[in-house]
Amino acid sequence: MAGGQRSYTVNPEDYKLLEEVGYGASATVYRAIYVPLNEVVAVKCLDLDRCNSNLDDIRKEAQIMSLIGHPNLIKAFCSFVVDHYLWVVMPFMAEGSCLHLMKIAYPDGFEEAVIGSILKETLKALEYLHLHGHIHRDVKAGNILLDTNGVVKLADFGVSACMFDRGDRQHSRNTFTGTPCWMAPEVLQPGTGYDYKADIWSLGITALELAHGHAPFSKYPPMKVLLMTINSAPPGLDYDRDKKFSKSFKEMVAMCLVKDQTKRPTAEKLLRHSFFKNVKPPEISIKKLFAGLPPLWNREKALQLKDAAQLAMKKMPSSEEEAISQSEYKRGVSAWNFDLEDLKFQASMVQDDDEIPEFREEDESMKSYTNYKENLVSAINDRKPSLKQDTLSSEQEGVGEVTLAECQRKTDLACNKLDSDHQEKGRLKKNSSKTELPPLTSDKDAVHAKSRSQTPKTHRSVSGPLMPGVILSHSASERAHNFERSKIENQQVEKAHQVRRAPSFSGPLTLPNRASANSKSAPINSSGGLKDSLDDKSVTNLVQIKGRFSVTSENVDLVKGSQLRKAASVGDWILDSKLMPPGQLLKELGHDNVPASLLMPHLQNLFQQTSIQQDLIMNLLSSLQLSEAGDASQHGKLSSPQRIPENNGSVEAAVSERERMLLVKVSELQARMISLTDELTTEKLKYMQLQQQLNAMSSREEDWDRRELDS
Ligand SMILES: Nc1ncnc2c1ncn2[C@@H]1O[C@H](COP(=O)(O)OP(=O)(O)OP(=O)(O)O)[C@@H](O)[C@H]1O
Repeated sequence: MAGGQRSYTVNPEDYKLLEEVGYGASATVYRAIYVPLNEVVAVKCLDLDRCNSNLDDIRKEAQIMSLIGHPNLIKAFCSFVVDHYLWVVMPFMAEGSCLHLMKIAYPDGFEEAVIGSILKETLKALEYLHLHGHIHRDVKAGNILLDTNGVVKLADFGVSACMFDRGDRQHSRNTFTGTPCWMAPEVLQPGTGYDYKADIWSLGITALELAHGHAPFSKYPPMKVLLMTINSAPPGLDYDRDKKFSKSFKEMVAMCLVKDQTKRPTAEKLLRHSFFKNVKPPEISIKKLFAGLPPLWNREKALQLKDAAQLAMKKMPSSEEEAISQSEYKRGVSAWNFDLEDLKFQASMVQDDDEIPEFREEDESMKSYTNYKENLVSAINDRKPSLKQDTLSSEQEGVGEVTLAECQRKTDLACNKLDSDHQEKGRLKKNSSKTELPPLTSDKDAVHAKSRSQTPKTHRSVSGPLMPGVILSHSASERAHNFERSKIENQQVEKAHQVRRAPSFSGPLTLPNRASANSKSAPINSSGGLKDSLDDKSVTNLVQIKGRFSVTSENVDLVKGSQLRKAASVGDWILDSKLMPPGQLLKELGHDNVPASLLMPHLQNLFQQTSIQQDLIMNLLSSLQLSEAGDASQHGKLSSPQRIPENNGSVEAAVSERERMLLVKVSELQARMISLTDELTTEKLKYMQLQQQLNAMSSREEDWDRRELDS
């Protein structure tokens, strides 16, 4: 593929991967040299095995990126597959993402003039995308990249969608995708459909993120974010708390964060808002942000180490907090059959207060990190000879050096502290089974074990920045030449990878079945690659990942067998076998003519909808029980011992009669639910057939668009 005037080869040997400069849910990004032109580029290595999208989505991302022709959008020069990685070659943005920058140097966010410039450039990108029929669907500070000269570019089309994909040109979609904190209410409600206005909501959230250093609700776990986004008033800039910001900025944010998508302005209209009128050019307002900062790759290393330390220092929850969050999660989990233990653990890690200003704990750790970062930066700048022995150095010219001994020591200290806390409190041990242990325990143990057993040495070994045995296997000689790193670095990188497996409370949904990361989207916690989830039980269950959600074999079994079973968290609601739907559902779903790739997303949808219906039944049941109890006490049936004889005997008899009636009602509702599910399945199958036809039309259109763009 050609990129602009220059052409880039699709031969991996032509790209010399240098330092890691970022990572996301399914990709690691490297600074690299394109050897034939001796040009610095960025190579995004997307792990196809871990990828949070199906191949079609990935192909689409690469395709869209290569067709992009806007100065505020990252364009892909070319892309090709190396082993099970997709390499996407793109311009290197030397200052990384806005989120990266906030984490390293602006933990409380940027000043208004800077935010104005960033948002204006981002809006221009959105305006272009929307005009060309695309929804970005993942607008957030982590996807807004900055170059040293102040250029702003929107990146990551991992979840972007062509609004014409369905061919209906209604500009409305019905799939779940995105990142919870940034997701519009309509996106979070399956079935309501959403359009390009979802990006405007995300832009509003991004504005708050840039203003405060974190997105609203980001201290909460994903399910809570979801519920709060749907049920609470939209977040915004507070007229008292955010005094430093202008009225027009506050108004602009409020316009983006209107729950009714039809009332949100278009990108084009928003660009005409008074807030953007006096915004300075980015080369004036943004460029100055980078003064005195170390190179991006050193910042990235520092952030990974900070994540490791932060993870190790996480406070253990009190038993009461754990109990509260457990019940909170029972509610949330019931709708999607998530891993209760995992979500419960996440919930137990947060202070569940109702205040919107988040991050009290995080602010502290961010402050201590800021001090730590300052030490680190000054150590890097000073390049003290005495530290050289413990210094990471790169083979690459111009690569800075990071002192790791200090970081190692801090991580050790943190682990020791955690150990003593852990012994003292002994709160997490609820289950003896290893798989049921809270993730932090295992992560901590792993980090701890490593920090104990591995002492930094200057000894070098031939290894690369990528995951072992992955792209490195491409060429041993190149590996030796390009990827040589010190053993210490490997240990640290390995440690950082450990950190990526930690749960994340915001950013993309960190559910056990999806490869999600983005701690950098979620300043409250350490990175969350969820590698662990995929490494263990979820991998075996994983059937397909679609957008930001995934289908597991467990889910499929549920649907196939129509064993509409609640997650363990809400009790064992298994249908009586006589209420099972006729074999029709199974037959339809297993129809030979329907390709699995088409079936899976719909099964997923079906499963979600079924689960929601189950929840409705649960709610109905609870309210029935409440009203029964109310009736009973009103009429004194159960509360007064004297009345018991009137009921022909005991309280138990009355209760069991009520139970029986309730169960009958539940059965009726379940039967209704099953027939609705059947109807839904039939509709879905029709829809799939239509979709196939429309996909064919859409690819013709894409070809046409490409030709148009080329010409
Ligand atoms: N062209 C680039 N130049 C410099 N840094 C980059 C570039 N592209 C990405 N990065 C860095 O790498 C990080 C991860 O990249 P990216 O967001 O594309 O990965 P992802 O796996 O698609 O992420 P997500 O979790 O958002 O889906 C970014 O947040 C940014 O800090």
